[in-house]
Amino acid sequence: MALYSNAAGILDKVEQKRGAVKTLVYDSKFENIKQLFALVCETQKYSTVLQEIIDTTKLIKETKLRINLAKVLVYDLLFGQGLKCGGHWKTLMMKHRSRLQAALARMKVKKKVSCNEDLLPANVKKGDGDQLPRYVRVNTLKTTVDDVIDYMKREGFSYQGHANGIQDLCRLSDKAFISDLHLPNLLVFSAKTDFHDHFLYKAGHVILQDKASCLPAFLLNPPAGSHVIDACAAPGNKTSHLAALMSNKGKLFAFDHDAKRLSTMSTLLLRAGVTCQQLANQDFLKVDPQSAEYKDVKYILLDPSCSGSGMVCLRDGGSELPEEQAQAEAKEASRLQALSAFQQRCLTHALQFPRVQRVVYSTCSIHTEENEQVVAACLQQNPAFRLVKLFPQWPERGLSPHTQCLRASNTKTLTHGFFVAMFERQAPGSQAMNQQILPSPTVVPPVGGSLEAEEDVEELCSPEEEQQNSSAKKRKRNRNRNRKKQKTTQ
Ligand SMILES: C[S@@+](CC[C@H](N)C(=O)[O-])C[C@H]1O[C@@H](n2cnc3c(N)ncnc32)[C@H](O)[C@@H]1O
Repeated sequence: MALYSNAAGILDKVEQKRGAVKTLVYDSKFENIKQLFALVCETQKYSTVLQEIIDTTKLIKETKLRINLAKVLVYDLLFGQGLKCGGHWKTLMMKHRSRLQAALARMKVKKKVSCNEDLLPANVKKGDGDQLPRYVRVNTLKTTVDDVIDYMKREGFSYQGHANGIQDLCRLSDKAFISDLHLPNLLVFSAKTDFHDHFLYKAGHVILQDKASCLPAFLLNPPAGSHVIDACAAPGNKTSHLAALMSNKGKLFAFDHDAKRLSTMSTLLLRAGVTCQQLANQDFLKVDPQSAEYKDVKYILLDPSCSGSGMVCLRDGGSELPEEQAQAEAKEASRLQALSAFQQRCLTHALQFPRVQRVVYSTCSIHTEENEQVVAACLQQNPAFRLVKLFPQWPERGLSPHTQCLRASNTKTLTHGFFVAMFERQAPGSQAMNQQILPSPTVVPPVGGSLEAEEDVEELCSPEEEQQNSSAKKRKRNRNRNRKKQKTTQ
């Protein structure tokens, strides 16, 4: 019973932008996290369908249920487990079952579909987000890949060696696992494998992190002993990855303005054996680049708040009514512009650190406003920097002309939707030439990956309500200018 009220409470908080689904689910301390997460995600996915059924049956008027509780209960009754978690909600809902079932049947007839999934709006991903492979990053601060492989084999898993192609990642049977074809220290299991209660996870030997989210630290690749900033760091998956790449040597300044997320991060970093960090509960935009403390910072990872539109389970359905759809689209457009303005400010701020050589910018968004457009605007404002051509063998690129950047998606890379760009300071007077980071098709780290050598807790957060500070006209002008500039530097 607590399942339903917990799920509804989480949906309320998501709507109030009080956190991301996964964070809220974990924070709920509910005994069966996986079950709760699945119910919240599925209810979100069917939200518009559920709303229509609730409206046509006048369920709220008759039951006085809160809308999100009604959605959760109707979802579980019609599409889920049939309210097997029961209690008084089941008694209440059973009185309305036949009307709800009839409304669903009418909806299917009207839309000429036979299967529930076909009722979903076109922009909602069919299937389950959990169908992506389960990626497990080995935390080299605590163990080695070989030791993890041996441990898993002793538990009855069968190791398949290195993947040769993306298709190998989706063909894994229940107990099979494989080494990833692109990233080192990354093992891939079947979608159904759950490690949240596994010893290796609880002891910080492995980190459950989507493959795309491993890209920023891997590509930045700061050497041991370097000074690095993780600008928007909580809950710290990328911070612990950076620390592992630095072998815990050097200084890792990690900022986050959210005290609660930072405290979660502190616990996770302790568990992961990270010791080179200096955490600060601070707005990154207020960190002074001229401070003596940061004079040796050469690497910055910036993974700011974003819409989270790349996260499979968060893709929302559109409204069925044209006027509601238009309203929702306008709201979404202004939210994206606000986020984009905030992201540009953060990126430009990162580029102000006097000795910074490389800045990696990433989002788990699929929107160009938060990705290529941010990159274009920052390149224009910061001519001392250019884009580095990343990982040529990666199958999905940034949208033209920003093909130096990477994109990721559940179709092409079997990951959540993601974007990564890397900025590099140009030598004074140098020609703008693309430099390449070339990890081998197997798992060798980037060539020249360090400047010295010459080079579900979940990371998603609630989007910032940042003020939009530039007009659409100015943005368009900037975009056009930047396109021209990009053409000349390619
Ligand atoms: C996408 S999450 C970062 C995920 C993290 N990089 C990871 O891999 O675990 C964005 C984070 O930025 C933080 N944030 C947003 N605006 C910020 C600001 N102005 N200064 C510092 N942190 C900020 C949010 O609190 C949130 O924790």
